[in-house]
Amino acid sequence: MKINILTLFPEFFNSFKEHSIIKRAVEREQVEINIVNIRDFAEGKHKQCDDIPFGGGAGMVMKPEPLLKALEGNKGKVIYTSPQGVKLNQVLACELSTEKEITIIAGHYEGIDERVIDSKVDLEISLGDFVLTGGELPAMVISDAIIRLIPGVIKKESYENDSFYNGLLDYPHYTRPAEYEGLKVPEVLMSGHHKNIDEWRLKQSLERTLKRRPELLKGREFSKLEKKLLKEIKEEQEI
Ligand SMILES: NC(=O)c1ccc(NCc2ccccc2N2CCOCC2)nc1
Repeated sequence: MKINILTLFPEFFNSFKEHSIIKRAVEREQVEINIVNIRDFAEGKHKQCDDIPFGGGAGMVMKPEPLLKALEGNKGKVIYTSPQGVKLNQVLACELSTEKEITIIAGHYEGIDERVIDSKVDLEISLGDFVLTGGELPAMVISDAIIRLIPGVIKKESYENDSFYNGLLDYPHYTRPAEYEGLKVPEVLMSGHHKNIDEWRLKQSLERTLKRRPELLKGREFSKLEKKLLKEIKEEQEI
């Protein structure tokens, strides 16, 4: 997969490509990350990329010409990160991880000229209902969520139990020491009894999801085992 990120602050992405799973995916050529400086496509001596808004009001708007020039040629699926977008979630990240090429426009100032969105943007994505100084962090988060799902980037087993992968929140994790300042690790995890361990983990995921994010369970199909565990959870809560 090729991911192009259009930004006014290319250096912002240096460390993103230099760490852990993303770095390894780039080295393995599972993904090519191409950071594009929008200013390279601006005309004139000052290479102006923003200008005052028609209609007045505070702030500046990113000019259409540099962006449209940077978007010339097939750039795959064009994404714009903004508070007006559809919420990012694991299903959307999964869908996007099958694209051959993705171009993400990281907006700045009050946003970009609407004509760029109308003519070139395929999908506007928001991280959630909050305001950030620029679209760079959302571009990084969206890229990270997608890259880790590209087949081969991480072992299948490790994301199969990811939060949201099975539509549930993750179960609790423990590691050595077995006891720390009087705090113990649940016995079942030391039993070596993998069927019991898997069942305990699934029950923990169901319990946490029911307690913290009950809306995630709405409309979800439950296996026979999940139904049994949910019944146990509800009975335990009644006592
Ligand atoms: N929720 C999100 O995904 C998210 C994304 C971007 C973002 N900011 C960059 C931005 C991009 C586009 C339009 C406006 C803006 N903003 C500029 C600063 O002023 C507010 C609006 N903020 C939050």
